[in-house]
Amino acid sequence: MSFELTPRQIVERLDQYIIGQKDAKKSVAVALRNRYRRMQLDDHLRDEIVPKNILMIGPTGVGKTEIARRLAKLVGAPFVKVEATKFTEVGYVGRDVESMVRDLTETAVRMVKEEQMEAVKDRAEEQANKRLVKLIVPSKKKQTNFKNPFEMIFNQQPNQDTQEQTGDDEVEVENKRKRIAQQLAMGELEDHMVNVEVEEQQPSMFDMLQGSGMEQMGMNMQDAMSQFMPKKKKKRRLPVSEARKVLTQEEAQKLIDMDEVTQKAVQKVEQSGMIFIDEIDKVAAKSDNQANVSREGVQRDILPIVEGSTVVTKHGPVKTDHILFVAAGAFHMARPSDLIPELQGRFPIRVELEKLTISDFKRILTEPSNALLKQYSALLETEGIKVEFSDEAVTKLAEIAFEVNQETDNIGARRLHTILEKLLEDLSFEAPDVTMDTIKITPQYVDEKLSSIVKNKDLSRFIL
Ligand SMILES: Nc1ncnc2c1ncn2[C@@H]1O[C@H](COP(=O)(O)OP(=O)(O)OP(=O)(O)O)[C@@H](O)[C@H]1O
Repeated sequence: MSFELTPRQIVERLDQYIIGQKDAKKSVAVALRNRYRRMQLDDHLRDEIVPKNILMIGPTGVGKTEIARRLAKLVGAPFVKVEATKFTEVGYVGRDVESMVRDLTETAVRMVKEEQMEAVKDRAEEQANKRLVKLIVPSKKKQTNFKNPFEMIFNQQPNQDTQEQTGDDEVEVENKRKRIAQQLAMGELEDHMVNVEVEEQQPSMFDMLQGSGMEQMGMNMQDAMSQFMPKKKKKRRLPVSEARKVLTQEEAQKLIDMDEVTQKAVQKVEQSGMIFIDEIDKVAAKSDNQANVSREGVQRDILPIVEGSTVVTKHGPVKTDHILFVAAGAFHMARPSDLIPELQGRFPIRVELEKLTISDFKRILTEPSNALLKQYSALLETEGIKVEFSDEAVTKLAEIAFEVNQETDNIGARRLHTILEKLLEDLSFEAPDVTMDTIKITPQYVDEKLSSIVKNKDLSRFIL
């Protein structure tokens, strides 16, 4: 796996998505490499080495989450983000902090399941096609006397006058099925409608109770209830192309071993899981008043998870000892030294992220593989419109984003999203009716769409 990437290679990969923030990229790259180094050791020493967690310090919207999320994606590690402040809310019960580990496990299960479903996809599709054939040509007992195969496709209702299946009938059905199988394989029946039974997705008790501080209870109840609740099935009439997807999904589900999935997922969480705790600065404060006592309480609750403990999840116990934690905050009011000492000790790697400049904004708009301008251009291209941004126009957009950040709230690169949305609002609306094939976005165009809003502070506070 890409675990073997060297720190330099990791930084290079991150460079494809995140502009600047060299130090932060370096730190996460080293933390990741250390995991790989640890894996090379013998069991005894391996268990002794705990991951060195990272504290990212920097204003909002400068790429803290993005760096961590990309890193996780790079190596296929399960990742979740939580806001530390969530745990100070009214109704908060101590146990809630463990939900971050449960969520991470849930994410890992989904990842492993998707991987395995992908691995059996071809076999599952084969099975699905076999089922489709049977749906189109049911066995004689259920079948009307059709004159031709197409009549059969449209009329699948069981007939009262069914006859007992004889040897001859069997041969006939088999022959029809063979023909249909060939037609299916050649993609000739994609639009024909078939009736399929699909399992209905119902929100579980667990889902309903999530976020209300009762996860643990919900979890136990769901497990208990699921043993008694029959799975609801619903008949749906779908074209073959859609029915195949539903059936393939069902068949893939049958082919994978969920016990193995869970086991692998738990292992993944324990060995490579990453938890991003945002707004950690908001729970850092000296305990001199009531509110601060509650904040310190949150730190005390988080501590055992970061230090290494076992959390009970729906998928079994999960050890948190080697999960990598990245905590982040602006630290405008509090300082990292305002965190409780034990927690400070668990986040020995500190990195400061830089404020973004106009030229960073310009690069963010254009350079990353998923750069915003590329995204918008691609979207409009689906309507047959090619949008070209002149270099001066991009500079202008970056300047406006910077200015609005200064004048109102500084939300970092997120400002670029709101500004672009406003800039292209009319064009997006009119796109289907526009006959031009190329539209040039010039500084004048930018001015025309945005300058009146930028000049009016109250207006920009609402719109940009
Ligand atoms: N340096 C950067 N390079 C490229 N894109 C960036 C950069 N910084 C921010 N962005 C973009 O801005 C958005 C917000 O960034 P991100 O979620 O990383 O913010 P953050 O620093 O974690 O702030 P917060 O703590 O408020 O979550 C993302 O869409 C991200 O892609």
